[in-house]
Order: sequence, then C-alpha cells, then structure tokens
Amino acid sequence: MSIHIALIAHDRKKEEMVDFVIAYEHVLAGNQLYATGTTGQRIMDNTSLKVHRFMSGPMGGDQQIGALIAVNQMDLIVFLRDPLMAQPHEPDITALLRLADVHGIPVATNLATAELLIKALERGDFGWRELVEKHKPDLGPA
Ligand SMILES: O=C(CO)COP(=O)(O)O
Repeated sequence: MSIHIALIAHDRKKEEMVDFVIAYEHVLAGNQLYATGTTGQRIMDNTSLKVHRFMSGPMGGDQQIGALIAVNQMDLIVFLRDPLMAQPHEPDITALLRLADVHGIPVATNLATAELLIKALERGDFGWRELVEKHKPDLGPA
C-alpha cells in the first residue's frame, strides 16, 4: 500500500533525517513523499527519492503540511524537531502537531520513534488504524 508521508527536520536534525532516509530508502520509495523546503532538498540530494517540497518551515511549510492533514491526505509524519532551540515559527509547529492529534495521524518527533514507525510500515502493519478510526471525533463536513 502506498501512503502519504511527510518528512520534516529542523536544522540541527537534518543530518539525522538524511541518515534515516538513506537507511530506509527502500521502505520510503513507492510512497508519496512530502517535505518542507530545505529538508526535502537535502533528502533529494542524498537519495534517489522523489519528494514533493513545500515552503520552508518558517515560511509556511508546516502549515501547508497541516492543511493536507486537515483534508485527510497525510498518513504518517516524521518530524525531527530540535528540542534545544526555539523556532520563530513555533505556533505553526504546534498547529501541525495538534492537527495530527485531531486526525489520529502517527507522528514521530525523534529518531527512535521514526524507526519504530518505519519498521511497522515495512511490515505492512496498519492494524492500529481500526482503534483510531473508532475513536475519531466527529469532524463535520469532509
Ligand atoms: O522549519 C521546519 C519545520 O518546522 C523545517 O523547514 P525546512 O525543511 O525548510 O528547514
């Protein structure tokens, strides 16, 4: 199954993201990949993956990915956040993570969780979706 995956990394986490996408290129390939601007560029520079790039995070990229979550077009997010540095667009980051929680989208915010998610994806493990679906809030018109 091909799913929609967003890949986002703050500056001091971009090396981690590059290592991650190189290690799991075989799993990521075949899915629809999205990224904020600079992260997407780094991924394409270092792999043969094709990534749809949005704006850079501070310029609205997090919001663009949030908009895809809102219309049910995002299935999994790897967002390697920098927990040790304040970001000028912190409200956008919070909004993205909030929307992921509203819509029950799995988000990895560190490398360890990212590996767990990608390994589940590799196994084709989507059983978790049943319970998420059962407890989804009534979101009104689609
Ligand atoms: O700031 C970001 C996410 O909040 C990432 O943006 P870039 O990928 O453009 O660096």
